[in-house]
Amino acid sequence: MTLTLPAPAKLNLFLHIIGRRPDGYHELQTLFQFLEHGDELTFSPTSGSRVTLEPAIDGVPQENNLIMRAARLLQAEAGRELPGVHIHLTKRLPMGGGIGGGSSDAATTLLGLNHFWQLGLSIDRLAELGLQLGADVPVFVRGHAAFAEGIGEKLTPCDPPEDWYVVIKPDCNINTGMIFSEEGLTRNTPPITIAPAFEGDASRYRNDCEDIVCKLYPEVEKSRDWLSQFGPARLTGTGACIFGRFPTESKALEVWDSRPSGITGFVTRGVNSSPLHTKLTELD
Ligand SMILES: C[C@@](CO)(OP(=O)(O)O)[C@H](O)COP(=O)(O)OP(=O)(O)OC[C@H]1O[C@@H](n2ccc(N)nc2=O)[C@H](O)[C@@H]1O
Ligand SMILES: Nc1ncnc2c1ncn2[C@@H]1O[C@H](COP(=O)(O)OP(=O)(O)O)[C@@H](O)[C@H]1O
Repeated sequence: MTLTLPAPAKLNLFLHIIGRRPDGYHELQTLFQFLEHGDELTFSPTSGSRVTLEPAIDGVPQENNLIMRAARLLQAEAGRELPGVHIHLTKRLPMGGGIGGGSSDAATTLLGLNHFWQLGLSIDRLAELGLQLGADVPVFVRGHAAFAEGIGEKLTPCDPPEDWYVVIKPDCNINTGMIFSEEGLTRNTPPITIAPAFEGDASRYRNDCEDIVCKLYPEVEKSRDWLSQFGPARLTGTGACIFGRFPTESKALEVWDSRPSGITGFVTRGVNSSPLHTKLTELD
């Protein structure tokens, strides 16, 4: 049976860098919330035992695509030949935007194929497998907005307000590794504690990558300056996307409609339960 599942985007409502591990990775404290806007994956049975994916993403070799890598991990985990599947990807999320499209595609593949192949793997195991693909994959596997620590694998579920967002994608691609290797990056923000199930306003906290990213990419700074006329505007992840938060859809659309020409992005709602998990629950 054909299975169609969402791969939602995420925002980092704030992102603090509190230190650096001996292996060079940075220790973070960040708040993840999902967005209703996202990619979509369709899994269809095929004869044989191959996994195929279409369309390919320009510049990403098929076997490097996080969707194929997630499928390979599950095949290895099962340790036996599994039925053939064709995966169709509807790509809506801009790449390298800090909104987690690749990580979310990977998580949707892990949960989708676990269901499709009836592997019965637990969410804990799928989150462990996901971490091998990227630091942001576990939160998409677990499916609840969360305060993340470590490199993103220690998760405490949270319930920030489910506001509306204007998300702008400046016309540049930012390499995460390059930002983390910048000399001037703030790496010593004091750790904070937030109450479990935090429901407060995240905009009093900042994104430690934002100043460096705005300095290196004037188009990001320009987007932030324009959006900040209407309220706090912030970078997500290591960029390039900038988001502003609004209490209603109509207010967000009013701001979006007033954008100067040449600005691309979208308006969407923040949600604390992942649309992926909502869809999977409906199938059970
Ligand atoms: C910082 C976040 C916040 O969501 O940024 P975005 O990718 O969303 O922008 C992510 O956790 C990104 O996680 P992940 O997806 O694993 O990053 P990668 O692209 O694999 O990282 C590329 C490189 O950045 C550096 N890196 C990454 C994450 C981290 N916590 N510390 C680091 O120092 C490492 O040098 C790594 O080799
Ligand atoms: N299915 C996929 N979707 C998007 N990017 C992918 C995918 N598979 C591999 N990638 C690679 O991961 C990189 C990061 O993509 P993405 O997760 O969308 O951005 P970010 O981590 O900034 O939110 C891309 O530039 C691309 O090279």
